[in-house]
Amino acid sequence: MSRAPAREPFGARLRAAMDARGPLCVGIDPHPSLLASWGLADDVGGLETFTRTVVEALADRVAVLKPQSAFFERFGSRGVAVLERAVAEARGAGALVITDAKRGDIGSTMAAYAAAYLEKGSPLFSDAVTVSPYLGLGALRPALETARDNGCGVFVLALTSNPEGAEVQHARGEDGRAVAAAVLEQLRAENAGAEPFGSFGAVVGATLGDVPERLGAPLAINGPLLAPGIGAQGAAAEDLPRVFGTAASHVLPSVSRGVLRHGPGVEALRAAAATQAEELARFLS
Ligand SMILES: O=c1ccn([C@@H]2O[C@H](COP(=O)(O)O)[C@@H](O)[C@H]2O)c(=O)[nH]1
Repeated sequence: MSRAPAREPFGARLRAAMDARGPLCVGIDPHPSLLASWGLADDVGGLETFTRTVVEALADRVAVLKPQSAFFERFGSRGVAVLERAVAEARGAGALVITDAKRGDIGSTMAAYAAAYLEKGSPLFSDAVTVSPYLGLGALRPALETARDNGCGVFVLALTSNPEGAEVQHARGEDGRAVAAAVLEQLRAENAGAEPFGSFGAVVGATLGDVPERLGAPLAINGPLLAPGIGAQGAAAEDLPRVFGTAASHVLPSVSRGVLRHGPGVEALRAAAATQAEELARFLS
């Protein structure tokens, strides 16, 4: 017997947040170089101050915050505790939180990752998590099911923003389809019939130019397309129409260093995020 989701699905909550606050996800990536430029020590105290400042500045105004787990994990359990507080505080202030952890494993272990990020009551409970499909799409099933049961979302790596991703993601299987096209097709099936769109998204880099079109990997999956790569990785708002075409209205652009470098002032962070959101919305409408 399938269980009813406990609350509104993630896809519906994300659509409402993007409509109300604009299509912008700001990444919380406390790089050592950013801690230094903010005048903070490269230790747990610096991490905590950096993270609190970003949450205070932006959680009540941007649609989504996306903490990058790696930068918290690097400080061990005390860093993860900072991440736990940030996720809870950002959600409490009204932002949706996608924890960027890129987890992926055999199904039975995937179930434990799903419990960590997508099960209510877990210390890292987030609105959505990023996952890697390279142990097979079927191995992600526990994450999709836990997400559905808890009104959460999952973002699957499809066409990543870094140039190295191509050797795996553009490879063709026996049926001639690119690996990325197979990932997108599976997500399309998971999101079929969902309104306003589904809770299962793809990660598609804003840096890709016409790659999706050339690969024959249609981006219309009736779900959100998380698009990192704007700013520090070289993509700009005006590149989005070329990459996403008619799927533009489903794009959630993600910017980390491009906003964070304006800190440590709260007002400067807010101004940078507002400018980005305005610019991105212009190219996505
Ligand atoms: O394809 C991908 C998937 C994830 N990321 C992550 O997004 C941010 C990008 O940071 P910027 O400072 O805006 O470049 C980072 O956490 C990556 O791990 C990505 O860049 N590309």
